[in-house]
Amino acid sequence: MILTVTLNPAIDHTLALSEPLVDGDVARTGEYELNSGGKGINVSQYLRHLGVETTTTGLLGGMTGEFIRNELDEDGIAHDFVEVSERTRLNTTISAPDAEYKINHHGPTVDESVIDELIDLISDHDPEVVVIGGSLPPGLDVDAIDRLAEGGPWETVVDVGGESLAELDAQYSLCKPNEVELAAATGMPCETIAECREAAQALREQGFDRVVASLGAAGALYVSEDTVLFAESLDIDVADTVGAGDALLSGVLAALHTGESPERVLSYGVAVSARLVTTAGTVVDHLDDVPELADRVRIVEDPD
Ligand SMILES: O=P(O)(O)OC[C@@]1(O)O[C@H](CO)[C@@H](O)[C@@H]1O
Repeated sequence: MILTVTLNPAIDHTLALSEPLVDGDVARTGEYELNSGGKGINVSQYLRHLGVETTTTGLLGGMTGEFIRNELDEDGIAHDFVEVSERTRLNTTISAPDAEYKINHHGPTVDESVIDELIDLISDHDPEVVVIGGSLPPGLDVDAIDRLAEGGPWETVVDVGGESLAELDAQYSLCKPNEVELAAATGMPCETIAECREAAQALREQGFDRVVASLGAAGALYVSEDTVLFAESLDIDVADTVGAGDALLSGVLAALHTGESPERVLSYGVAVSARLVTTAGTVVDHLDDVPELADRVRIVEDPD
C-alpha cells in the first residue's frame, strides 16, 4: 500500500478568466473549482484512479479541513489525518488567457509533536511506501521529513521544495523535483536538459536512489544508478498546470509498484501528467486512457 503524507494540505480554488487581469478592474467569472489538494492528497487521488491501493494522511484543521475530509469521502479515497487546531489553508490558481497565477498561503502553525502522532498513525497502516509531499507549515522544519522517513520500515519518496531537498539526511527511494527545485537543491544551473541531467545525477548522490525531474513543457527525466532517460511531453491542450508534478509522480509510482521497466515508468508518469493538465483544477474523473497515452510518449536514452 502507498500512503501519502501532506503536512500542509489545501483547498485548491481554481478560477478561469476569459480576459487578462487588469489593475483596478473587477474580474468576473462563472467558472471555478474547489478541490481537496496538497501534493500528497493529489498523489493519492491519481493513484486510486490508477488502481493502486492508497491511504492519504497528514494534518487537517477547521472547516477547510472538514471540506477536504468530505471530498475525500465522496471520492472514495481512504484517509486518516491528525487534527490540528488552526484552519487548513486555501490556495488559489487564476487561469487567465495570458498567464497562470498561483497564490499559496503559508498554512496553519502547528506544534512539532504532531510528527510523533503521525508516525504512530502511519505505523498502524503498515505501508510499503510513504510519499511525503508539499511545503512545511509554520512550526515544522526539514527534520520533520527525516523523522517521518526514519519512523518505520517503509521506503520513503519525497516531493518537497529544493531547499528542503538539500537539507534532508535520511535515505530516500525517490525524489521528484522540478527544474527550479533541482537548481535550488544542488546549486547547479538547470537551463538545459543536459544541465538538469547533471543536477539530477548530483542530487541522487545526496541520498536519493532515483530522481524523477519534471521539466514542465520540455518533458521529464528519470535518473537511477544505471539508467538515465528523458521523455518529451505529449502535445496536448493545457487547461492549467496545477498538480502536473503530482500526476507525474503518481504515474511513476503506479508503474514502479507493478514492476514496470524504467522506460514504462517514465512514460506512465508523463501520460498521467498530460491527462491532468487538460482538465481544470486538480481532480480528474478517470485515468482510463493512460496506458494508451503512455504508448505515445517518446523516450530518449542518455539525453545530451
Ligand atoms: O504550497 P505547497 O505545499 O508547496 O503546494 C501546494 C499545492 O500548490 O500543490 C498542489 C499542486 O502540486 C496543489 O494541490 C496545492 O495547492
